[in-house]
Amino acid sequence: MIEAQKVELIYPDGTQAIKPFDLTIGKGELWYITGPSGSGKTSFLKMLVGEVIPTGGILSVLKTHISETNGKSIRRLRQDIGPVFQDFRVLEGHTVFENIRIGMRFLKISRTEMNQSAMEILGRVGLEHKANTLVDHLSWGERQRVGIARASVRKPKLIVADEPTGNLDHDNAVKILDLLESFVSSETTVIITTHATHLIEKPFGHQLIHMDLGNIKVEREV
Ligand SMILES: Nc1ncnc2c1ncn2[C@@H]1O[C@H](COP(=O)(O)OP(=O)(O)OP(=O)(O)O)[C@@H](O)[C@H]1O
Repeated sequence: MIEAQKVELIYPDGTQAIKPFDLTIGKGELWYITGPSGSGKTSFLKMLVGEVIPTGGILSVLKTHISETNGKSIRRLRQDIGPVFQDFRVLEGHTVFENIRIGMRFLKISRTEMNQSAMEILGRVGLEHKANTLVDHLSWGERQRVGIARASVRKPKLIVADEPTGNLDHDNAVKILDLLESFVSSETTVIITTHATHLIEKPFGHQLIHMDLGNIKVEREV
């Protein structure tokens, strides 16, 4: 699902955010990416969704080549990716339900099916009872759940979550990671970045990348 050969990223100001790396990530896998601030975690995820383009090497995500000349295919690729942001990017002034519906705007399904899927996903993230609440009135952890529901409602092949546990206490952070992990399936790969290595000291079930100053090192392959 993701193939990288000698991929690197140098920003226009000369900062080498990612040093050349090779990597293969398969279907239905769970990957964690850890590393200190500034080590390149966000830049790595941005490359996967084509928000920044590698300046060297070959990167293919869901068979789409991430390159400057491939804008149209990259826009199509994003319909198969569910991004979860640290700051949730919920739409203030709209209800929880409306925020989920926004994640479905590209789907070619009927209104009834959309409403059903939206309610289903809200049940899965434990927010069914808040469907008609304005997101402005939600707690931090609840907002993150809305972000996860919106990212996963269209059953993406890839979910990428950038520091989804930022600003959450330990118990809520663990719950959010468990929830994200629950979306791993034979069809869906989940990639999560986090500073919080103590939250992922589980011995099995996931692969781990450690980043340091742009170096990508696979620490564990299951
Ligand atoms: N648009 C940009 N232009 C130039 N340099 C950038 C840009 N975005 C990020 N960088 C630099 O690239 C490096 C990697 O940044 P990145 O945000 O990917 O790290 P990170 O590991 O996600 O950090 P954090 O955990 O603090 O979010 C840093 O040195 C950063 O200053």
